[in-house]
Amino acid sequence: MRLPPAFLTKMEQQLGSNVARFLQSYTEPRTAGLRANTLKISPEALQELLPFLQERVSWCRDGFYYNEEEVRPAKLPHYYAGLYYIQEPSAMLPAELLQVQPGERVLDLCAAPGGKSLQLAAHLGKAGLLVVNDPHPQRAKVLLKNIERYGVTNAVVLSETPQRLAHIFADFFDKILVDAPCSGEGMFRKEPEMAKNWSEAEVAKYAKWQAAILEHIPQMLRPGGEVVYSTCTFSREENEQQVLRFLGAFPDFELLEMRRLWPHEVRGEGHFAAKIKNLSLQAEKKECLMDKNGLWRQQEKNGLTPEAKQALAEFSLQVWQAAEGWQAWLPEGGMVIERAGHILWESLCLPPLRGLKVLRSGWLLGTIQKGRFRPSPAFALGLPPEAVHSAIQRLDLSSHNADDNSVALRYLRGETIQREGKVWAKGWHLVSLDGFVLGWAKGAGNWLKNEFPPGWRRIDGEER
Ligand SMILES: C[S@@+](CC[C@H](N)C(=O)[O-])C[C@H]1O[C@@H](n2cnc3c(N)ncnc32)[C@H](O)[C@@H]1O
Repeated sequence: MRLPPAFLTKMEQQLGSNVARFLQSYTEPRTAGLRANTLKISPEALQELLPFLQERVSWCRDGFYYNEEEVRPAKLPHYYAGLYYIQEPSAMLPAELLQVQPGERVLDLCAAPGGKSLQLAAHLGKAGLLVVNDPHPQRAKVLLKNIERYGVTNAVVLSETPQRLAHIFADFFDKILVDAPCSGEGMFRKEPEMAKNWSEAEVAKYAKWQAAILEHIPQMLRPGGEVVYSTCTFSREENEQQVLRFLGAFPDFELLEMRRLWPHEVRGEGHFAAKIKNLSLQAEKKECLMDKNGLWRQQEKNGLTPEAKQALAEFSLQVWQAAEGWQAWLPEGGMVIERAGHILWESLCLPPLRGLKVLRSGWLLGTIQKGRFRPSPAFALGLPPEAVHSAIQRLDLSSHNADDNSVALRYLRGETIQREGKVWAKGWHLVSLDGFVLGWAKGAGNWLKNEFPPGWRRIDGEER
């Protein structure tokens, strides 16, 4: 790979005698990794399912290496059940460093496509609130898709500037991740094109951009809260100097930890992460549901219309043989609301999002169409395993059975399912593989109509 001469000079100055080892790393193959989605499966159980996962990533409790010359994990059906996310191992560091605890309010400010958001969601579990944001509209759509495919139910997906978020979420978050846009020097091995576009002017441009983003953190991070700032680049201007500038501008903040992963020292492409704490005096944490004047969400507590309740009951009777059965799968700390025909479970902690670009304000359960409830793919993927086991209308597939495996692949390609001698009851069925939900299908006599969304389908020959 040809590296820009000015980049080489800079790295020589930065790394001194280690630069030879650093440059040697560009001649070696890039590292590939994936992370178990613990909302659905433990790393140990994933290892049993995917025996090629031999080696763990030392800085991430749920991360594994794999050899991309030998396997393509994104082609396997379990990938579509959201059991793992393909993520470069160094990129697993920042979310791990943030040490999110269940029940916290967390912001991922520069979130798309969402690798780190999913990691934060897994650490939160079904409790607390995760706000994920990316100002780029197309990237925000990919972020939403990942949040839904990986079964995250307590996330709000926004596409906003940090400045506009800061107005709504003043003193709100316990933890914030700022995985900033950067010059991407750690991406050169994966995307050599990026090396061609590198220049000192680009580094300076990103440094300015990052400072402008960080400026809004003090407003959103509650006293005692913590922020992790990270990049996948090596320049000091975008890393240490950025952190020092922030600490200088906001004396109430203290640096807790600063880490660098270098490609010549670890198995990974390289990353920077710094953890900073807001030491300003402890203010009272805002109560969920409350604003300064009382209730945040008073008007919205009306719940569902009778028509929507009836439609949900009919659907629930069909799938779980109980009119109220669907409610058993809702996490604590939220409420179900209806907005323009959409049925959503929303966290009670959510302040009004007036004026913000909201892609999703919670877990989309489905829509009401002509008086009937149509479950969303996100509803299926967010269901806990008990919801699958207790469904009376379902298609269970096993990856150990060749016939089942090919049915699973056909389902993921969007094909209709037929099985000899099998008659399917009318209405909604849950399709699962090894007990993990893949999605919905609709019974129609001797075939099952495929309801796997077109944008999520497996395309033959798809490589990763
Ligand atoms: C390094 S990427 C994030 C990768 C992501 N955290 C992940 O792990 O998948 C940086 C992101 O910041 C977004 N971005 C650009 N300008 C921004 C701004 N002013 N505020 C917040 N995010 C911004 C970009 O659209 C981009 O998606």
